[in-house]
Amino acid sequence: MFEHETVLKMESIEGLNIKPDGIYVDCTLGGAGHSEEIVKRLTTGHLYAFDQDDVALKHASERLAPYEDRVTFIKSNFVHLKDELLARGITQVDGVLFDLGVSSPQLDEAERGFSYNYDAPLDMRMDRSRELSAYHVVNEWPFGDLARIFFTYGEEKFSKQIARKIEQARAVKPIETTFELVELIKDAIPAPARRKGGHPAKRTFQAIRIAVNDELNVFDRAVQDAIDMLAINGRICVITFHSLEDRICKQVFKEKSQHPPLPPGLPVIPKEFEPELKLITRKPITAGDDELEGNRRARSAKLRVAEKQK
Ligand SMILES: C[S@@+](CC[C@H](N)C(=O)[O-])C[C@H]1O[C@@H](n2cnc3c(N)ncnc32)[C@H](O)[C@@H]1O
Repeated sequence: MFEHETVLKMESIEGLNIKPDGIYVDCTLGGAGHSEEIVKRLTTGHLYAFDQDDVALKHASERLAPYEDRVTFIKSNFVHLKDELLARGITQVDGVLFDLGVSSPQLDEAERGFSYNYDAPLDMRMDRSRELSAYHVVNEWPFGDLARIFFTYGEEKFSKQIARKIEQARAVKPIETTFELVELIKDAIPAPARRKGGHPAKRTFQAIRIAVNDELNVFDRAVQDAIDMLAINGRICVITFHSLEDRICKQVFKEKSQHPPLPPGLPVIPKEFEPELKLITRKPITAGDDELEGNRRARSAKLRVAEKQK
């Protein structure tokens, strides 16, 4: 069973403001929870759905089989969204959705190595045809790079101590599994700190996953390309799960929704000075109590929506 509890489902569908004849892009198909809501609302419109994970694509295409004439599945990293769409003759779209991160099945499939709760080989690749895995990062990256990613991608206070432990352990023998890594992390964090702020390996695992999948760089590039592809009045909706992703989204939306410096004394803002985007959400939308009760993952979710106006 491929079960992923879709986060902020109706809020993002409302954010996309779907037109039955519009062209939509779901950059993160996953279990197709959002995609299903999009295709249900289309008549002559079409959905282009991206995922880099074969397992997700297989299950999602089964779920969306009743709507197969309205959806095209694309196995690709969303960083290539512009090229993939242009290759299919699509030059403008009416809405783009990003629901970032990993899906619950990815986390729960022990052998994918995403979770510190299951013992598995170190992997964490969303796209298993790629070479770089958690094993390479943990066993081959220099101390300085490890400490840097644990600090910047994991916001881990004990980044250097953890990197040092890893360096010492792998000098003896390679670190093969998630549980071996968890033990090293626990050893590196002083006992009082280990008891605070959730599982001690949470931040380090997040950092390695971001590095393996180059998540922040691809999102930064893709969000700009997605905005470029939007038609006038087209909408972009982004659901993020940690502050680093949200910061990128907020920054790009902010830059593109501010008008350039205006000549002094203008009574109204001329069309050519209008910014590219209008913010639909000034503050991000978060999950309501009902959703939070049923889905722990929703706790950190933030949805931002913007509309192309120029
Ligand atoms: C949180 S899940 C999406 C869940 C989906 N919205 C639903 O309701 O079922 C994120 C999905 O996006 C995929 N993904 C993450 N980053 C990606 C990227 N850069 N390119 C393509 N797919 C990506 C993951 O493989 C995962 O299946």
